[in-house]
Amino acid sequence: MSFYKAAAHALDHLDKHQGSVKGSVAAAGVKAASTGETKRILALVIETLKYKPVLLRLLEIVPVHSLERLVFPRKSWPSSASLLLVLLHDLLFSAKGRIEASDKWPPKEAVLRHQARLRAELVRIQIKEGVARKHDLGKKGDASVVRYVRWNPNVDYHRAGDWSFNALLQHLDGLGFSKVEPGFPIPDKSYFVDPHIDCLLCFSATTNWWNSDIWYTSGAIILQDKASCFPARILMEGWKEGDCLDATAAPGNKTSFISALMANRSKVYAFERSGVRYKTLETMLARAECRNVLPRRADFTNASPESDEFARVTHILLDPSCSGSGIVNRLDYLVDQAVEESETIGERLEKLAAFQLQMIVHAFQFPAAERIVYSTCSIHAEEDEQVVMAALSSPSARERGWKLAPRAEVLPAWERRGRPDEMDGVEGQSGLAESVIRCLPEDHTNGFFVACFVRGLADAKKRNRDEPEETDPDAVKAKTLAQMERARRKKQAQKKRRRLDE
Ligand SMILES: C[S@@+](CC[C@H](N)C(=O)[O-])C[C@H]1O[C@@H](n2cnc3c(N)ncnc32)[C@H](O)[C@@H]1O
Repeated sequence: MSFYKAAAHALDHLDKHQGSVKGSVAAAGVKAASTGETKRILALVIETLKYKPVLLRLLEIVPVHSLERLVFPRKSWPSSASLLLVLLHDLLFSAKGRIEASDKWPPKEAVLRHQARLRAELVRIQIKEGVARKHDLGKKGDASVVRYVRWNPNVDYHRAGDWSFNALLQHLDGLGFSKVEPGFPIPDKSYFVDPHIDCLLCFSATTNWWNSDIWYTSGAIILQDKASCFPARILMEGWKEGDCLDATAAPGNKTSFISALMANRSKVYAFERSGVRYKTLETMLARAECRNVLPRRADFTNASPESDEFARVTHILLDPSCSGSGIVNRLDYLVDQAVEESETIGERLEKLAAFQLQMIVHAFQFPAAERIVYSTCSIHAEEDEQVVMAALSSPSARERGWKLAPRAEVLPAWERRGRPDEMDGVEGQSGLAESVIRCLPEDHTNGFFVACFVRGLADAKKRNRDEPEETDPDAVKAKTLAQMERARRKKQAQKKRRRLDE
């Protein structure tokens, strides 16, 4: 399949709202000859989407599809409309300004027959729009989308040369960047130090200075969304000693931040179930020089809490698989409408929530654990507040004394907290929503949720007299599903009571 036809297929796919821009090439079933070819096709798709409105306007004035009906039939595969768009993009907006195919290829011949008129009409549109350069006719990205760069101190501790935070700021100075006060929009060639995570820098989405930069290729900086830094920061608050366990680690962004916050001391057990993702985790940990991390390709729910090797695990991170509904795709603005939610979303959330709860309840069993952070990149209460409430009402939480950490220990300066309608009032408790945090795209982050469970040392010691816990995974799953159902019914009853009271 030709390069242009492959890109047209991906565009057709997106037109039917079947996925993300990045996933469109694979999802459309396009088989590229190499990774480089896939990247080239994706770049053309992205660029064509950027200029799609002006290209469609141009085609209304110069209707190449009607004038060349034999070459661009109404019914074709890929569609003539998409093929025309990618060809016009390359002719009018690509750096080379030409269609890269044989001069004898009929679609190219057909477009070139109209090129003089197309170019003249494009200049007219440009004049009408009052823009100096034709490239200013492209869609602009969402100004609220920004890029975060996290400084990785692990490299500074171990490598020759100066890889300190100050050295990074000097490097940026050398690249012509200015440090400004936190605020949005961020001017071009500027950045600020994030007010909540002090090793995080924030740039406008228009820059990608790190591509091929030694600070990036050597692991001294890591691209990580701000919200995704919160779980490690909250987990390690006040940490002095003890081991840590990351239950769901790949690709390893949070693990590497935990390792950095521990200054590469003690141990971090990093679990990852998937073989492919485990390889990514290993690569990431090596690049980020995380020497205190022990990666393990295994299912966390099969890890025995009573095992001697976990006897010093005081801190646990749970960032399990979730619906990902909070993730803001930086390319989303190029697609006209959001992907419609599938009809089975409710069922999917239910399954995910049961799995998430199972992971928390398993983590509750670790005898020395004092602090457990649970996070998702989901905006659905079913995976967030509702899972936390079900976990709090589980027998393990009650027996072992797990409760939510107060706001003062959970990034208190972050204003957006949990949803009170999902947490408060349950079992007469109030203010619980203040303990957890939420992030939304308007906060210039991905949609995200973080909760922190804590218990005192006295509770941890209580383990010796606890009754034996259920360890069979199927039995635990059945139990957690039943807990969720009980919590859901309780909440429904409360809502009903409240409605009757009103
Ligand atoms: C949301 S991702 C974790 C992202 C990671 N914390 C980071 O910040 O880079 C969830 C990961 O958990 C893994 N996973 C899911 N269930 C697991 C289990 N029971 N045990 C270990 N890993 C699991 C998935 O394969 C996936 O890689």
